[in-house]
Amino acid sequence: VAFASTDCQLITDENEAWAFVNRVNDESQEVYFKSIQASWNYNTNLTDHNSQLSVEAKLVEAAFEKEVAANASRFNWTAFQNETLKRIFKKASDIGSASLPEDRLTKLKVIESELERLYSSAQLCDDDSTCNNLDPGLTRILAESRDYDKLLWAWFGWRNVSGRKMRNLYKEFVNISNEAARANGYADTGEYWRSWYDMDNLREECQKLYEQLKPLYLNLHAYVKRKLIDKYGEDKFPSTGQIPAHLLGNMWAQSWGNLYSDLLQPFKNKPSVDVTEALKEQNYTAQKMFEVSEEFFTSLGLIPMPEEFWNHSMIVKPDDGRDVVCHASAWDFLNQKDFRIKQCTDITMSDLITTHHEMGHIQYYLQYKNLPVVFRRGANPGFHEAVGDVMSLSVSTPKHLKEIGLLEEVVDDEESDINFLLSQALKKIAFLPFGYLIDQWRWSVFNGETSPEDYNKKWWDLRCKYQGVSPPVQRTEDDFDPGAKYHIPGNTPYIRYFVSYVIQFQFHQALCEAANQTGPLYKCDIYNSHVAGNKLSDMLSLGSSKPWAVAMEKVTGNTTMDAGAIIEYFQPLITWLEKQNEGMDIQWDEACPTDLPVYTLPTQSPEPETTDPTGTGNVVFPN
Ligand SMILES: C[C@H](N[C@H](C(=O)O)[C@@H]1CCCN1C(=O)[C@@H](N)CC(=O)O)C(=O)N1CCC[C@H]1C(=O)O
Ligand SMILES: [Zn+2]
Repeated sequence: VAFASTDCQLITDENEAWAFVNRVNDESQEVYFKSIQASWNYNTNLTDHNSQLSVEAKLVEAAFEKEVAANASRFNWTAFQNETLKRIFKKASDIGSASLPEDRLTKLKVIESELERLYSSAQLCDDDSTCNNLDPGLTRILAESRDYDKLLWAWFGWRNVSGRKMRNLYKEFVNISNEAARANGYADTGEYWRSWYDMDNLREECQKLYEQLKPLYLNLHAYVKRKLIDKYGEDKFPSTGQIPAHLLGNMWAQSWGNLYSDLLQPFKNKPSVDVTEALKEQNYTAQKMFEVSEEFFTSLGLIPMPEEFWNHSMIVKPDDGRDVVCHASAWDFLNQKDFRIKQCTDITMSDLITTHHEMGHIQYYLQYKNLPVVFRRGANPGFHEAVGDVMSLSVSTPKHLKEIGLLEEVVDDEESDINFLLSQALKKIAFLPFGYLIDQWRWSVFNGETSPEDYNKKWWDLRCKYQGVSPPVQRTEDDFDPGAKYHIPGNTPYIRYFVSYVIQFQFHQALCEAANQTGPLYKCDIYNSHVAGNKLSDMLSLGSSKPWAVAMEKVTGNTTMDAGAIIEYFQPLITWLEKQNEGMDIQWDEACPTDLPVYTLPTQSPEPETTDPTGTGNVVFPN
């Protein structure tokens, strides 16, 4: 029976609506569990068979969501008195790609599955057939090598075997994704993604935050560029002022912490704050790193990892030849029992931080696991990204690292503080323009401003303008460099990380106050503070049941995103960098360099390099 469109046919009884919601909630747990389990099986064993099962399970999930939305539309829910009930109906009605006809949805899910596999199984092989995946091989080269040509080989090679193969698939993905967005009343996928922030000015707010933090980024960029010029020579740097993208210790130049110990540490004769060596000396395992991370959360009175977590997570790369998605991720199976991390853990400080990041997601899942399924999300996606990083802001302090035995001694003086703040800025400030530009690119692709012929040009325009990073060699539209970054083939929005890098300092500031930490913000460690833990869990347990301003107010007392906390944290470094850069031009051209060399990939990867036994850190080639 087709219902008449007039209101009088719609159900207005809110008790009946609650009964509907409760029934759907129980059913949805089973449907989602099956779909997520199939996705887990594919991510941990990238075979055709598992891809097919995962796509099929997603089709079942979508059919279920479509049916729920259709049934929900029989209620006059926009007129309900109960705010929570109205919010549940609103979320249950906004079903994303599930609104596509089955054949288009199948195509979309197959493309997403292929893109994920292309990225995760890509290997760079040289002619004596030694092959490197991104994890751990190419990641280690970008982190550890100080050889310009070897870095170029890995940087260029990775883009050849990953992004370059995705261009046509991605073009098709954009079209079908936009079809779904339009079917749900959004102009395009970008507008749908931005709707999760319940703001009509998210773009403007993010631009304002970026402008506020730009001076600090420019000063850091200038300091790092000078040090890199000392290392690699002026002639390797374009006259336009950017830094070549392959020299920053990371495949995407999004985090520069790997350059700290030998190239960037301001005051040498001080204990290093990069504990990678200590982790290795102490024979840390992935398991041990996870236990150290969990212990921090439980020291605040937060929820420990359940048995299923330890039994079913994948925390090391399998050595049975299986192709897996190594890019670290956290999983909520939505059955209130199964929560997992999938990570190809390397024994490095960077991966210790990532472990906390992923465990922050798990903590959020645990805190809201009894809410209706539609509320088991972050207050906004940036909140979900911030939880683990807030813990890391305490864990990475020299004081805490000493307390857990990863640092011999803590020298408490001005120079050590600058050393520490510089190492933190290489992760938190260096990231900001990167976190900001990824979705500037994607939103422009979804709304049609950037057509496929301009995919790569637009990408590098943004990289050169915002990040002050340029390609070391010529790029063309045969390349698809966005595809070389996980979140593009993985179809995970990115502005959430930019939001997180700002609000995590607001949370840190508020929790430090709650923990009666009185010193400077960058020295605060909330370890063992149940007061701070309770304040945080009061917010986490809300999930997405309230507008994010309400969640923000629960922790910080304010209701907006604000760069004041991150600026307060880095203030001593800002002063120091401004002095270092006095009288220098710290700006770069908006445009990319145009006189770049054309590079062809040598089949033999450049020679392995050894560090100079004299310990000057200069690299010498074996003779
Ligand atoms: C290493 C981390 N992996 C993501 C994350 O943990 O956010 C993974 C992959 C994409 C989403 N995801 C999840 O786990 C979600 N299921 C969590 C959730 O939404 O519940 C990552 O990509 N990071 C961390 C720093 C910046 C960024 C990067 O490395 O560029
Ligand atoms: Zn995350």
